Amino acid sequence: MKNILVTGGNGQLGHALRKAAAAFPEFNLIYTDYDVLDITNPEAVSEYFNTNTPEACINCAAYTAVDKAETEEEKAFQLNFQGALALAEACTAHQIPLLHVSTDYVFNGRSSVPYQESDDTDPESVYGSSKMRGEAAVIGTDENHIVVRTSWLYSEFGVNFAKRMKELMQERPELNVVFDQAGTPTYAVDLAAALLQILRHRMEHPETAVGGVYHYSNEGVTSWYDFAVAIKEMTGATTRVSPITSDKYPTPAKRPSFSVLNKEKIKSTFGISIPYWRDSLAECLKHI
Ligand SMILES: NC(=O)C1=CN([C@@H]2O[C@H](COP(=O)(O)OP(=O)(O)OC[C@H]3O[C@@H](n4cnc5c(N)ncnc54)[C@H](OP(=O)(O)O)[C@@H]3O)[C@@H](O)[C@H]2O)C=CC1
Ligand SMILES: Cc1cn([C@H]2C[C@H](O)[C@@H](COP(=O)(O)OP(=O)(O)O[C@H]3O[C@@H](C)C(=O)[C@@H](O)[C@H]3O)O2)c(=O)[nH]c1=O
Repeated sequence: MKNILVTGGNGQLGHALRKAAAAFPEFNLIYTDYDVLDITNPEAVSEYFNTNTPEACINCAAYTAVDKAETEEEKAFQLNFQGALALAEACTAHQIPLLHVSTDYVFNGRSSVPYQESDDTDPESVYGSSKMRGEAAVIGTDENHIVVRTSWLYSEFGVNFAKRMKELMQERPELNVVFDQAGTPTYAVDLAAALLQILRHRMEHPETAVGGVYHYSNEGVTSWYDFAVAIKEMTGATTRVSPITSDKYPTPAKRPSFSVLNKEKIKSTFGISIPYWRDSLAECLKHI
């Protein structure tokens, strides 16, 4: 069995990895969070790697509070940039692959066609900027490391839009949700399985160069409003859900108005098949 270090293992994606891991018996996932391994402390990272010698690392640790990041820039960069860099350097020193997770919020949202990995990044929020620096640090440290950008992550674990909507629909007779931000929701358990599939491919074909940036979301395109309506319909809630424009829902951080990701590269490189977002939402709602 291969020992795989998971950082930020108590977050949403870390819990999703626990669920997805059953289908990957060749991996022994070792879950750590900042109490065991603080990725912003390069000495601690180096010491952990020297003592535990993992054979790959999946970085789920991140600063993900998009609005709060606008006033906590230093904290966001420390975790999303310096932390990613410390892990990338430790993985390179030990000649093991790093799988790092990034976001659709690295794009400015002005495209009208799905973003490809090679498209220019131009984040409009502190969170997006900190994640962009993290990506560059990982790939700049070692071209064999892998960055997987994903979007609109949700699951039965942690805090996310789908869980929040379901709760709000039980509390409020009416909800207003933005319809002028288009993207694709991603069930974190699907993403977790895709990450493990990448690692399996990497371990089975170590001679194949597959480092670089990849996009992964569920299939399809929607808006936050349509996502909320789907949650309402699938849960049988009676709340009225109304579409609004983003200026009617002011937030400290600007979100991209279009952040659909093109996933051809990850599908063709790793043979990953991706579920449609509505099918995954239905699956997830069975567990919320
Ligand atoms: N959530 C989303 O909608 C999306 C997320 N992503 C990316 O996916 C990845 C996973 O996100 P998600 O699981 O939702 O994030 P979470 O915020 O749920 O999890 C992040 C985890 O990292 C932990 N952590 C915080 N500081 C440190 C540290 N110094 N060292 C180690 N661990 C630390 C957090 O602990 P604590 O909670 O105690 O602070 C938490 O357990 C991230 O890279 C994120 O940027 C991409 C697109 C969408
Ligand atoms: C709760 C709520 C949100 N909204 C809007 C606000 C925002 O524009 C949009 C999304 O809401 P949230 O703030 O919950 O989602 P947000 O934190 O922006 O989600 C992002 O998180 C980071 C970590 C990522 O990497 C992104 O891919 C994305 O998933 O919906 C409404 O219109 N009505 C509502 O009642």
